[in-house]
Amino acid sequence: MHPKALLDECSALIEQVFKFDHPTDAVVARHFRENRSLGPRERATLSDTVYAILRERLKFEWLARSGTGSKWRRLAILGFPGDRDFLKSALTDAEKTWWDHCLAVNDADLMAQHRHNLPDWLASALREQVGDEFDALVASLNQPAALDLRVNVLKKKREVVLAELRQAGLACEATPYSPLGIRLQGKPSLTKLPAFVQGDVEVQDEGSQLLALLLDAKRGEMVVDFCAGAGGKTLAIGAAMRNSGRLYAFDTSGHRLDALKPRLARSGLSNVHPVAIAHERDDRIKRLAGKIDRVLVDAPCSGLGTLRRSPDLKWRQTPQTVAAQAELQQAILHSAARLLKPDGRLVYATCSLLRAENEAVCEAFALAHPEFEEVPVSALLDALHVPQAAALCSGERGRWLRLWPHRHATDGFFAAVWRKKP
Ligand SMILES: C[S@@+](CC[C@H](N)C(=O)[O-])C[C@H]1O[C@@H](n2cnc3c(N)ncnc32)[C@H](O)[C@@H]1O
Repeated sequence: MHPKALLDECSALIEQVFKFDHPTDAVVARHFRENRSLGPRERATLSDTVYAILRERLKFEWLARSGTGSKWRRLAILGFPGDRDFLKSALTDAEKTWWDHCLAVNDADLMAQHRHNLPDWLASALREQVGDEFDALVASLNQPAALDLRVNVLKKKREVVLAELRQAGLACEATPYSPLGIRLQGKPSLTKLPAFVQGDVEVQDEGSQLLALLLDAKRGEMVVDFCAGAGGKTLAIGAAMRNSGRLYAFDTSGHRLDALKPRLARSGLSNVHPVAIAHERDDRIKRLAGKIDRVLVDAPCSGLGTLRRSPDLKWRQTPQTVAAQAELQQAILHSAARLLKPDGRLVYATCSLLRAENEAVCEAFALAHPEFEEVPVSALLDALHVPQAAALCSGERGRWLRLWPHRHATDGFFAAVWRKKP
């Protein structure tokens, strides 16, 4: 495609994305569906431009105040990846001069908000939690996430898969914390990789693997994954149960549960029962009350721990959406708790960085549910042979799992664990 046409295409897509009425990945995917003639390199340029602008939105909007032409075009120029001469051939002389001026701006001279590129409410909430580590956290949120795999213990051992992947020419290493994880270098395509096609591995962030591990589901048990979605954690739990017992995968989104089906087929699991529920008080849940050994609540949340993958979330979430999520998280946790047998285990998890969706939800749950006692996560991880468990946890005696991208190179995750008193 001619550079001029490609830049126009970028501007049009950015305008769509900046309505923020749908997740960016969905807007980009729709644009590609509606413009089938776009080749792989053009698609990569479009998507890289959009994500670069979402990451550095405040800085780019500030730079774009000068210059001429539409705002979307100016943003597209600032976010455009790759060859500068290629881009320059699409620019007017005035745009070239403006762009040179923008490139000469030194990040160190920018105002704080143009360096961290976060809305004020979020910057304050994060600063309050991580203090001096704020700049390191911001930098890590702007790095692309690594591609992590989880080995399916039903099929293979990690060392065997590592050797096979290396044989296939992939650079990879064991993940530092999850005993089942493999971190790939770069972003190789997996769709034709035998280990992936045969279900020996699944894509799963190392942090997400640790959450599933915390449930510690055993052979023959009755287990519920209350917010299973497309089943990232369901698959890990089903394998931990050695394909025995019964694992219910609940979710209010039938569409997401549908995406679990091909993954289940690859995994070789037959102990998983996907159930689309209407809401957290659905009658099908009531029928299982008091019958379940372990329940994972991987709650719907702001997703602010996944900004490395979805930078649009920092612009789509607000204090109001976070408060609404916290209310829903409470309601789901309350309902899920009814499922447990005496001595059963309840795990609450989110991929949010915010206290309001994590510690605050747990503290409210503990007050309302004296029939549950908290189990410190650090000791559980030690027992599961997770290295450096204490460094993955926060609170007194390592009571909560608290993963941070800048400290642990995972997405941001939180988890708490309770035992139902006998
Ligand atoms: C964090 S995602 C789950 C991710 C999934 N566990 C995984 O590992 O891939 C949260 C899920 O909660 C679901 N959800 C939202 N409201 C719910 C409710 N009231 N009851 C159960 N699930 C709900 C959403 O559809 C979404 O799939």
